[in-house]
Amino acid sequence: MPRIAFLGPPGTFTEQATRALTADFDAELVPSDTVPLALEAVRSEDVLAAGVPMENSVEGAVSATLDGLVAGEPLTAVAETVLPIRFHVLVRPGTSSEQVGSVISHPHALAQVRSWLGRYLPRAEVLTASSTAAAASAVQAGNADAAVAAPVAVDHYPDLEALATDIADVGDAQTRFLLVRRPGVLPQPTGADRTSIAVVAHDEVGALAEVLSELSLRGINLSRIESRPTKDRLGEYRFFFDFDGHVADARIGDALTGLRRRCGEVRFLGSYPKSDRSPPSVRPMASEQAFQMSTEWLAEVRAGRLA
Ligand SMILES: O=C(O)C(=O)Cc1ccccc1
Repeated sequence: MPRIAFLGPPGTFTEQATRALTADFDAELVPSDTVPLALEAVRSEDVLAAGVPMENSVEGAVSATLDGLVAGEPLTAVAETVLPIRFHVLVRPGTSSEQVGSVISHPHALAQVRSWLGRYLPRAEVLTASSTAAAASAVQAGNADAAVAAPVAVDHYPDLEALATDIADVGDAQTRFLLVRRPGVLPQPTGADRTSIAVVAHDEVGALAEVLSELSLRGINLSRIESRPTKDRLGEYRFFFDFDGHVADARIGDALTGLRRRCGEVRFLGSYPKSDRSPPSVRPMASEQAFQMSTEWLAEVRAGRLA
C-alpha cells in the first residue's frame, strides 16, 4: 500500500485534505511534523506523495510550501483539493476564557481568527505551532492554554473540550491543498486543468511584464501570482504562477517554451485537474485547432508550397 505523508500530527486540516486527495486508492497516511519534512519524505522516496497546504483565501500563500517545492530535487503536484475552513478553540476541561493565558496555533490559523482572539481572549499570549493539531497536542501537554484547531482535532484529543466552536473572522474561508509527487506521472488532461510553475526572471527592465506577456499573448488565464525571495541575493525574486490549462495543451506548451528562452530558471510544478472542474474560456486564436492550423500552415510555407 503506498505511503502518503501529510502535515501532521493527526487531526490537521491537511490530513482531511490528504484523505480527500487519496480517496480513489488505498493509502497509508503518515504524519510529518512540518511541510519541508513532508516534501523531504517524498524526495527521499520514503513516501510516494505528500499532501501539503498551498494557499488560503484569507491569509494567502503558505510560504513553507512555495519554498519547499523549489528547494531541492524537482517535485510536481498531481492533484488539488479545496476545503472550507472553520476553527474550534480547544482547552483542557474546565478552563474558562479568563483562565486562558496563552493561545497557540499554526500561523495561518491564527491569522484567520485574529479579530476573534482580540475580542474574546485579548490578554492571551499568542504562540505558534507547526500545525493546528500540534497546537492541540501542546494544550493537552499543558504547554499552552488554548489551541485554535480543526473541528476534527476533537476526535484525536478527547481530553480537550471546545471553549468556542466554528469561529473565523471571515466566513467561507477556504484553503487549497496539493498532492505532490516526484516527477514521472503526469495526470491526463481533463479539459479543466491548472498548471503551476516557478520562474526566476533576469534582472532587467520590464522582465516581469515580458514574462506575463508570454502568457497573455497565448490567451492563458492566470489564477495566481506570488513572489518569494530566491534567498541567493537581496532583491532577486522567484515568481510562482498558476494558470488555466495543461502542459499537453498547445497554448501552454508554447508559452512554456517562450518562458524557457526568456528566464534564467523555469520549474514546472505540475498540471492537474482543477478542484472545481471549471473549464477555461479559450479564445479562438489560442485553441488547439488554431495552433494545429498555424503549425500546418508554417510547414507548407517551409516546404515551398505556400507563398
Ligand atoms: O493543516 C493544518 O491543520 C495546518 O496547520 C495548516 C493549516 C492552517 C490553517 C488552515 C489550513 C491549513
